[in-house]
Amino acid sequence: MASDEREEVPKKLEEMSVGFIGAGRMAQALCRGFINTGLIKSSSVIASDLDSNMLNYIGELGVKTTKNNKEVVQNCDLIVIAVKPHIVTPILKEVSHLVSRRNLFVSIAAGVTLDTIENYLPPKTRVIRVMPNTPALIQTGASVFAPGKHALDNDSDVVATLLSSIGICAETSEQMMDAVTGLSGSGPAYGYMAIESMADGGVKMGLPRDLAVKLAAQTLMGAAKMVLDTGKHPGQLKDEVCSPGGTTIAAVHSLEKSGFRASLIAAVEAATERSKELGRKEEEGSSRQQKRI
Ligand SMILES: NC(=O)C1=CN([C@@H]2O[C@H](COP(=O)(O)OP(=O)(O)OC[C@H]3O[C@@H](n4cnc5c(N)ncnc54)[C@H](O)[C@@H]3O)[C@@H](O)[C@H]2O)C=CC1
Ligand SMILES: O=C(O)[C@@H]1CCC=N1
Repeated sequence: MASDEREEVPKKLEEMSVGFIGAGRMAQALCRGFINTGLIKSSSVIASDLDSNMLNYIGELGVKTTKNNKEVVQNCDLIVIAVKPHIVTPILKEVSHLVSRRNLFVSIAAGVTLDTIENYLPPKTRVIRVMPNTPALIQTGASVFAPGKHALDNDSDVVATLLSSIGICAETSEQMMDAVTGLSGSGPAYGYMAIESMADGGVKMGLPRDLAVKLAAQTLMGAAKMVLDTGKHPGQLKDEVCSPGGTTIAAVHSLEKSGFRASLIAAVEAATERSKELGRKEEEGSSRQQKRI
């Protein structure tokens, strides 16, 4: 342990101070989500970033802001690493000597493995890898987490409580995390593209743009809620919309001819492969680091 072994590991979420290193889009979504649910008080949060604009945005939530990442580690129990994947290891190198048993690290970086993170931190550091998504901002997130070797059961409970407050949350083994990234981490973008394209279709057929966007968004939200609330297979729900000889089956045929399903499967595959690639890059750096130690 780099510093005080005697320091107590905090047990209750409400007693914990929470830090964000990197105060960009995903940190803002999580931070706003956590504060809105009341699980975290803004006065218990510190966020660091190099960019003053980002600090101003997150500061609007009433959290303390700083340009000094070390301040976050020194003052927070739970630290969310929310920088781009290639910045994760430089940050860990920068703060590692300040890490104590008090700190729980939660990384949301795509691809970056628990091994890589643990290698840059003092032995036995508690780490949890999380893949959230931006709808966390409106408490409709989908998050998955995988605990590291030294994470305590209590750490998983704390993270599960936080993530469940901003949407659905599941624990999984780390090997699933790249596929999770390809599906739900990146997935909101596919949904936005679908909404935009359906709205374009409506506009092409004569609808005003604002009505077309609203109808497309509400329709996808309704379809998503039907899947979650009824528990029915999506194929069955699709069949229930298709009247024999009707409009929907004509559209379904058109979608199949243009490879709609294959496109989405390939999209999830491409994002998963990219997540793996990002992880490998950081892992190579981490093995070089280990050889030097
Ligand atoms: N945007 C998304 O939908 C999701 C993003 N993620 C992950 O979250 C992480 C952050 O992504 P975004 O929020 O989208 O990126 P972002 O670019 O909006 O935020 C990253 C922030 O880190 C700051 N930063 C850069 N170098 C820094 C340093 N040395 N010290 C402190 N701050 C520094 C940047 O100024 C920026 O504000 C990434 O690793 C990404 O893989 C995970 C799930 C979803
Ligand atoms: O595009 C990215 O790399 C990040 C990870 C998941 C969503 N956004």
